[in-house]
Amino acid sequence: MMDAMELLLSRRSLGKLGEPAPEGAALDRILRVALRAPDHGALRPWRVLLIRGEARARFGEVMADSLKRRKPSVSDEDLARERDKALRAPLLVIVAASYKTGGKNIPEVEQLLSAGCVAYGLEIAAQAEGFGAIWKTGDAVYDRAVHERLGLGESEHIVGVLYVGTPTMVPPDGARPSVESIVSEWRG
Ligand SMILES: Cc1cc2nc3c(=O)[nH]c(=O)nc-3n(C[C@H](O)[C@H](O)[C@H](O)COP(=O)(O)O)c2cc1C
Repeated sequence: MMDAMELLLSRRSLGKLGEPAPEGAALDRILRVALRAPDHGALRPWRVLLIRGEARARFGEVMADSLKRRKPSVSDEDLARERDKALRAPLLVIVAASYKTGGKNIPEVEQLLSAGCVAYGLEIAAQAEGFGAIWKTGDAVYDRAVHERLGLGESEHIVGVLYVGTPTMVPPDGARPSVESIVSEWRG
Protein backbone atom coordinates (compact mmCIF):
# COMPACT_ATOMS: atom_id res chain seq x y z
CA MET A 1 0.00 0.00 0.00
CA MET A 2 1.36 3.36 -1.07
CA ASP A 3 2.09 5.86 1.67
CA ALA A 4 -0.64 8.52 1.72
CA MET A 5 1.70 11.47 1.20
CA GLU A 6 3.57 9.66 -1.54
CA LEU A 7 0.24 9.11 -3.29
CA LEU A 8 -0.93 12.70 -2.86
CA LEU A 9 2.41 14.11 -3.99
CA SER A 10 2.42 11.94 -7.09
CA ARG A 11 -1.21 12.47 -8.23
CA ARG A 12 -1.36 12.98 -11.93
CA SER A 13 -3.64 12.36 -14.83
CA LEU A 14 -3.05 9.52 -17.22
CA GLY A 15 -4.96 9.57 -20.48
CA LYS A 16 -3.76 6.48 -22.32
CA LEU A 17 -5.92 3.83 -20.74
CA GLY A 18 -6.84 0.24 -21.49
CA GLU A 19 -8.40 -2.78 -19.83
CA PRO A 20 -8.95 -3.64 -17.10
CA ALA A 21 -11.00 -1.01 -15.33
CA PRO A 22 -11.44 -1.22 -11.57
CA GLU A 23 -14.36 -3.39 -10.62
CA GLY A 24 -15.72 -5.23 -7.61
CA ALA A 25 -14.10 -4.38 -4.29
CA ALA A 26 -11.53 -2.00 -5.84
CA LEU A 27 -14.24 0.02 -7.58
CA ASP A 28 -16.29 0.04 -4.41
CA ARG A 29 -13.34 1.46 -2.44
CA ILE A 30 -12.72 4.12 -5.08
CA LEU A 31 -16.36 5.19 -4.96
CA ARG A 32 -16.38 5.22 -1.17
CA VAL A 33 -13.35 7.53 -1.17
CA ALA A 34 -15.19 9.84 -3.58
CA LEU A 35 -18.27 9.92 -1.38
CA ARG A 36 -16.21 11.20 1.53
CA ALA A 37 -16.02 14.56 -0.22
CA PRO A 38 -16.44 17.56 2.06
CA ASP A 39 -20.08 18.58 1.90
CA HIS A 40 -21.52 21.70 3.57
CA GLY A 41 -24.83 20.78 5.18
CA ALA A 42 -24.48 17.07 4.34
CA LEU A 43 -26.67 17.65 1.29
CA ARG A 44 -24.92 14.94 -0.75
CA PRO A 45 -25.34 17.17 -3.79
CA TRP A 46 -23.89 14.63 -6.17
CA ARG A 47 -24.83 12.13 -8.83
CA VAL A 48 -22.34 9.59 -10.14
CA LEU A 49 -23.01 7.57 -13.29
CA LEU A 50 -20.84 4.62 -14.34
CA ILE A 51 -20.61 3.95 -18.07
CA ARG A 52 -18.83 0.81 -19.19
CA GLY A 53 -18.97 -2.00 -21.71
CA GLU A 54 -21.32 -1.41 -24.62
CA ALA A 55 -22.96 1.56 -22.93
CA ARG A 56 -19.80 3.53 -23.79
CA ALA A 57 -20.64 3.34 -27.49
CA ARG A 58 -24.16 4.58 -26.71
CA PHE A 59 -22.66 7.46 -24.74
CA GLY A 60 -20.38 8.13 -27.73
CA GLU A 61 -23.54 8.48 -29.88
CA VAL A 62 -24.94 10.97 -27.39
CA MET A 63 -21.72 13.00 -27.59
CA ALA A 64 -21.70 12.88 -31.39
CA ASP A 65 -25.39 13.88 -31.59
CA SER A 66 -24.58 16.85 -29.36
CA LEU A 67 -21.69 17.91 -31.58
CA LYS A 68 -23.82 17.60 -34.72
CA ARG A 69 -26.56 19.71 -33.16
CA ARG A 70 -24.12 22.38 -31.98
CA LYS A 71 -22.13 22.36 -35.19
CA PRO A 72 -24.24 21.12 -38.11
CA SER A 73 -21.33 21.53 -40.57
CA VAL A 74 -19.07 19.15 -38.63
CA SER A 75 -17.14 16.69 -40.82
CA ASP A 76 -17.82 12.96 -40.66
CA GLU A 77 -14.26 12.50 -39.48
CA ASP A 78 -14.72 14.84 -36.50
CA LEU A 79 -18.04 13.22 -35.73
CA ALA A 80 -16.42 9.78 -35.67
CA ARG A 81 -13.65 11.13 -33.46
CA GLU A 82 -16.21 12.52 -31.01
CA ARG A 83 -18.09 9.20 -31.00
CA ASP A 84 -14.91 7.24 -30.30
CA LYS A 85 -13.84 9.36 -27.34
CA ALA A 86 -16.09 7.30 -25.11
CA LEU A 87 -14.05 4.21 -25.99
CA ARG A 88 -10.79 5.71 -24.79
CA ALA A 89 -11.09 4.04 -21.39
CA PRO A 90 -12.91 0.94 -20.15
CA LEU A 91 -14.77 2.92 -17.48
CA LEU A 92 -16.24 6.40 -17.64
CA VAL A 93 -17.51 7.99 -14.47
CA ILE A 94 -19.73 11.01 -14.84
CA VAL A 95 -19.77 13.19 -11.76
CA ALA A 96 -22.59 15.69 -11.54
CA ALA A 97 -23.49 18.30 -8.99
CA SER A 98 -27.07 17.67 -8.00
CA TYR A 99 -28.15 20.87 -6.35
CA LYS A 100 -30.23 20.50 -3.22
CA THR A 101 -31.98 23.04 -1.11
CA GLY A 102 -32.80 20.90 1.90
CA GLY A 103 -33.95 24.10 3.60
CA LYS A 104 -30.31 24.83 4.39
CA ASN A 105 -29.53 27.60 1.93
CA ILE A 106 -26.14 26.24 0.93
CA PRO A 107 -25.03 28.24 -2.14
CA GLU A 108 -24.90 26.28 -5.39
CA VAL A 109 -21.25 27.16 -5.85
CA GLU A 110 -20.44 25.29 -2.63
CA GLN A 111 -22.37 22.27 -3.87
CA LEU A 112 -20.49 22.46 -7.16
CA LEU A 113 -17.18 22.56 -5.30
CA SER A 114 -18.24 19.56 -3.26
CA ALA A 115 -18.99 17.65 -6.48
CA GLY A 116 -15.53 18.68 -7.73
CA CYS A 117 -14.10 17.05 -4.62
CA VAL A 118 -15.98 13.86 -5.49
CA ALA A 119 -14.24 13.87 -8.88
CA TYR A 120 -10.86 14.52 -7.28
CA GLY A 121 -11.44 11.72 -4.77
CA LEU A 122 -12.25 9.33 -7.60
CA GLU A 123 -9.12 10.30 -9.46
CA ILE A 124 -6.77 9.94 -6.52
CA ALA A 125 -8.37 6.73 -5.25
CA ALA A 126 -8.12 5.20 -8.73
CA GLN A 127 -4.39 5.97 -8.65
CA ALA A 128 -4.10 4.48 -5.16
CA GLU A 129 -5.68 1.27 -6.46
CA GLY A 130 -3.10 1.08 -9.26
CA PHE A 131 -5.28 2.48 -12.05
CA GLY A 132 -5.03 5.65 -14.09
CA ALA A 133 -7.60 8.37 -14.62
CA ILE A 134 -8.13 11.69 -16.31
CA TRP A 135 -10.84 14.28 -15.66
CA LYS A 136 -12.38 15.70 -18.80
CA THR A 137 -15.21 17.98 -19.78
CA GLY A 138 -15.75 19.62 -23.19
CA ASP A 139 -18.76 21.44 -24.66
CA ALA A 140 -20.99 18.35 -24.67
CA VAL A 141 -21.06 18.13 -20.87
CA TYR A 142 -22.70 21.57 -20.74
CA ASP A 143 -25.36 20.59 -23.27
CA ARG A 144 -28.79 20.13 -21.64
CA ALA A 145 -29.73 17.65 -24.36
CA VAL A 146 -26.85 15.45 -23.18
CA HIS A 147 -28.05 15.80 -19.59
CA GLU A 148 -31.51 14.66 -20.64
CA ARG A 149 -30.15 11.60 -22.44
CA LEU A 150 -28.22 10.75 -19.26
CA GLY A 151 -31.31 11.21 -17.11
CA LEU A 152 -29.97 14.30 -15.35
CA GLY A 153 -32.46 16.89 -14.24
CA GLU A 154 -32.49 20.67 -14.52
CA SER A 155 -30.82 21.12 -11.15
CA GLU A 156 -27.92 18.89 -12.16
CA HIS A 157 -24.68 19.96 -13.74
CA ILE A 158 -21.85 17.73 -14.96
CA VAL A 159 -18.53 18.62 -13.34
CA GLY A 160 -16.55 16.03 -15.19
CA VAL A 161 -16.20 12.77 -16.99
CA LEU A 162 -13.51 10.65 -15.38
CA TYR A 163 -11.88 8.26 -17.80
CA VAL A 164 -10.56 5.34 -15.77
CA GLY A 165 -8.54 2.26 -16.68
CA THR A 166 -5.10 0.72 -16.68
CA PRO A 167 -2.34 2.99 -17.99
CA THR A 168 -0.92 1.77 -21.29
CA MET A 169 1.63 4.55 -21.43
CA VAL A 170 3.10 6.76 -18.72
CA PRO A 171 4.56 9.94 -20.20
CA PRO A 172 6.89 12.13 -18.15
CA ASP A 173 5.00 14.06 -15.50
CA GLY A 174 4.17 17.70 -16.18
CA ALA A 175 5.76 20.58 -14.32
CA ARG A 176 4.23 21.47 -10.96
CA PRO A 177 4.11 24.96 -9.48
CA SER A 178 6.46 25.76 -6.66
CA VAL A 179 4.85 26.56 -3.33
CA GLU A 180 6.35 30.09 -3.42
CA SER A 181 4.76 30.85 -6.80
CA ILE A 182 1.25 30.38 -5.44
CA VAL A 183 1.38 30.70 -1.68
CA SER A 184 2.15 33.84 0.25
CA GLU A 185 1.67 34.80 3.81
CA TRP A 186 -0.92 37.42 4.74
CA ARG A 187 0.11 39.25 7.89
CA GLY A 188 -2.72 41.69 8.25
C1 LIG B 1 -12.99 20.68 -14.43
C2 LIG B 1 -11.86 20.12 -15.26
C3 LIG B 1 -12.09 19.86 -16.60
C4 LIG B 1 -11.06 19.36 -17.41
N1 LIG B 1 -11.31 19.09 -18.72
C5 LIG B 1 -10.34 18.57 -19.51
C6 LIG B 1 -10.60 18.20 -20.86
O1 LIG B 1 -11.72 18.31 -21.34
N2 LIG B 1 -9.57 17.73 -21.59
C7 LIG B 1 -8.32 17.59 -21.07
O2 LIG B 1 -7.42 17.14 -21.80
N3 LIG B 1 -8.05 17.91 -19.79
C8 LIG B 1 -9.03 18.39 -18.99
N4 LIG B 1 -8.77 18.71 -17.69
C9 LIG B 1 -7.37 18.64 -17.20
C10 LIG B 1 -6.89 17.25 -16.89
O3 LIG B 1 -7.84 16.55 -16.09
C11 LIG B 1 -5.56 17.30 -16.12
O4 LIG B 1 -5.75 17.86 -14.84
C12 LIG B 1 -4.49 18.08 -16.85
O5 LIG B 1 -4.25 17.43 -18.07
C13 LIG B 1 -3.19 18.19 -16.06
O6 LIG B 1 -2.70 16.95 -15.72
P1 LIG B 1 -2.43 16.55 -14.20
O7 LIG B 1 -3.77 16.27 -13.60
O8 LIG B 1 -1.50 15.40 -14.27
O9 LIG B 1 -1.82 17.75 -13.52
C14 LIG B 1 -9.77 19.15 -16.85
C15 LIG B 1 -9.57 19.40 -15.49
C16 LIG B 1 -10.60 19.87 -14.70
C17 LIG B 1 -10.36 20.12 -13.23
